[in-house]
Amino acid sequence: MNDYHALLARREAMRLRDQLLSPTARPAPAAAPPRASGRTAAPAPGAYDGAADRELIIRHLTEVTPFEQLIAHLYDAMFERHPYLRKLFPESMEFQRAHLGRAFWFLIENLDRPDEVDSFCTRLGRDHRKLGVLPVHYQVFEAALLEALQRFTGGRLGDDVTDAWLRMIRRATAGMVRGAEEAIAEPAYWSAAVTHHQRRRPDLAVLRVRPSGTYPYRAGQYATLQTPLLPLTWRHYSMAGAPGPDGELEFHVRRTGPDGVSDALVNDTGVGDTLRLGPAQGTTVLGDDLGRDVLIVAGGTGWATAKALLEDLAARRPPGRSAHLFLGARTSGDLYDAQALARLENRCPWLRVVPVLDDGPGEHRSVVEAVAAYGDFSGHTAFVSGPPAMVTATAWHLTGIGVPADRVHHDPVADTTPHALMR
Ligand SMILES: NC(=O)C1=CN([C@@H]2O[C@H](COP(=O)(O)OP(=O)(O)OC[C@H]3O[C@@H](n4cnc5c(N)ncnc54)[C@H](O)[C@@H]3O)[C@@H](O)[C@H]2O)C=CC1
Repeated sequence: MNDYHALLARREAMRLRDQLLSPTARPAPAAAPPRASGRTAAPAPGAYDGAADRELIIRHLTEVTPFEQLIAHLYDAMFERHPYLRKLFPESMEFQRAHLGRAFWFLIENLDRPDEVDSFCTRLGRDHRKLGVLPVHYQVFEAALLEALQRFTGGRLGDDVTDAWLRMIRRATAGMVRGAEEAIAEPAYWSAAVTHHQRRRPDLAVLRVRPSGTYPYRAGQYATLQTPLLPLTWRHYSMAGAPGPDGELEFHVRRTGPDGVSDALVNDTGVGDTLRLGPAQGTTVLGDDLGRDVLIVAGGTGWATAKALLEDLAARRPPGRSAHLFLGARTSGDLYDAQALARLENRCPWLRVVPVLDDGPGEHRSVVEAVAAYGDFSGHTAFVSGPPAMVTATAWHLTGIGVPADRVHHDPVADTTPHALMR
């Protein structure tokens, strides 16, 4: 029976993918709201020109931002038309809205880099299987987006801009459908038993978990975790280490407020508990070409990503290559993984670690200012992880000194205009 449903889902996915990729595709008639001009959306035929769409969307960004409002309209439209979908989402939509906002920024920023968009979206589609998302939901989403664009702009957004948005979303959903389809043989999520739980600070815990089966990932990637205390709610955390022989994963979790997943993981989780683990995502990985020196800039629990990248680098570094790590923390007491850092430093003579403390001696310098003052990193490949504003400021600085944007790697950031939008 399960095979039958898998087959049906696969057929539906293929049908939808063909429809989405067809240059003359139309939105599902039942779901498509009327457009300002009264016509339904019809992306222009011909090869997809992501760079042109990127430019058009950016030129009209002020009409559709802040995204929080656009996205609020989008979910309103979706739940008004399809109330049953509400139960797929947690009670609070706050995180969901921020997550979608991040995805919008990422797509717009990278629209002229189809490979980047495709790999982001296929991973996202693979990840969304754990939420019970079906191909038909993407059509519903597209219709809701069109309606939101119309509601939010009072129908004043030009058809050319709306079409550019539509093409962008179709490109993304085609990638997501493809990702879900390619992952049909793997679990939608893994059970993961907690094998270690240590509070390193009142608000921070280091956890180790053992997934129920082989869990494929690359150093620098992140995954979503769900605790049985908060069903339907998933949060992202980086695997704080390269894949190891015991198959265990380490996560660094800081509680940012009451009643959330991080709070439950820090305060109400212990050895023997079982979590759910979504598939690995993210493109902040070293890649195969290690032909340049590496700069890693991390802040707070962004250290988790840096730790994984450094372990990977230690295993694969070509002779002669060096790495710099700038690690920002508010106080020396906030350096919660100092022993692991010291071990790495001892083991890796090619690694230079520069801690940057907010309360350090002398005039206060931010991590970004410390990087800027240290030396010339324009020939490096850079990896940045930490608070969104820190990531954006660092990426701005690095592209400003001439590091090409495709050599500045970081996960999508929320709440700030991505630096590359100003390219
Ligand atoms: N837990 C995980 O696996 C991962 C977490 N992250 C993200 O890393 C961040 C870590 O947050 P916390 O540990 O609370 O860090 P934090 O707030 O303690 O700050 C750490 C460092 O970042 C700097 N910083 C903070 N805000 C800044 C700003 N607006 N501009 C410039 N620099 C700033 C601080 O000066 C400090 O040096 C979170 O946003 C989290 O989502 C990123 C990757 C992995």
